[in-house]
Amino acid sequence: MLNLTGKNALILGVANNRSIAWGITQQLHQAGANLGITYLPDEKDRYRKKVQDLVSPLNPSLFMPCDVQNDDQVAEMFETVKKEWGHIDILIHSLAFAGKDELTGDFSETTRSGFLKAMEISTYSLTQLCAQAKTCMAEGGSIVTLSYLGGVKVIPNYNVMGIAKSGLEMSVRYLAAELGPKNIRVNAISSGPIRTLASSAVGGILDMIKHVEEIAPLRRTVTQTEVGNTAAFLCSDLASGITGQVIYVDAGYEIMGM
Ligand SMILES: NC(=O)c1ccc[n+]([C@@H]2O[C@H](COP(=O)([O-])OP(=O)(O)OC[C@H]3O[C@@H](n4cnc5c(N)ncnc54)[C@H](O)[C@@H]3O)[C@@H](O)[C@H]2O)c1
Repeated sequence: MLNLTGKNALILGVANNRSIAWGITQQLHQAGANLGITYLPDEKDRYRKKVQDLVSPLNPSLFMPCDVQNDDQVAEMFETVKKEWGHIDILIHSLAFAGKDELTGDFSETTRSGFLKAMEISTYSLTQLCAQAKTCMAEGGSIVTLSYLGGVKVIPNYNVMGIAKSGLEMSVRYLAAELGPKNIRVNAISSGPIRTLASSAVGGILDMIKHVEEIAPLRRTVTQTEVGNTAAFLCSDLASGITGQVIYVDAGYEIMGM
């Protein structure tokens, strides 16, 4: 049985009740994990209260700001985790960003600053977090990130985010190889398209979802809960032999050629 009782799970990426990270949070909670939730702080303070109101019924033992572009904040978050928990068992990286202008039109028009920002937030942040997490996972652990088919195949308008996801999936393999001897597993879930804040920035997302509903073997796209269930599995001892993998949770869309 899937049991995460007593496991400390640090989750980055909850913005609202549509977030994939929220689906994951609920499933980790249901399996008994002790939760640490972060939110993206900003000048207008758009997320803190919203995320706090959403997650408080699950009684997270930690609730912290974390902008992965801010090294001091990342370091402070891990200091808090070490002080309060001693160690981490699970790290969920469910975050990404690219400017709206970069997610429509011609890929060759991607700006240098747009390219670098997307790569920094969406790709480098996993490596950055793993460098800290490995110091808190003396007993081993499981790290899960979120990818998309656009990192492997060309998807209209996904553009720079496809490059970011391609780099993210390769990062998973390098990190898995490095951290495996410490019994730290690193995997990605490649989710089918789901309507969220981040995906609404991708031009034509609704058409993408409609296309998946017509073509995927299950004739639908997936839910946050289904992605959450797979994340809970990957974080559990049931997945103790799995690392360095990209698991598709996409109603089977990835296997189709036509
Ligand atoms: N929604 C989809 O169709 C889909 C499909 C496959 C993969 N994904 C991936 O799932 C992950 C979660 O996205 P989502 O769709 O749930 O959207 P979302 O908007 O709910 O989540 C994105 C999160 O990224 C966070 N974020 C952005 N910049 C950050 C920064 N500098 N520091 C820390 N956090 C930051 C946001 O606060 C937000 O919580 C992303 O990696 C996304 O690419 C989404």
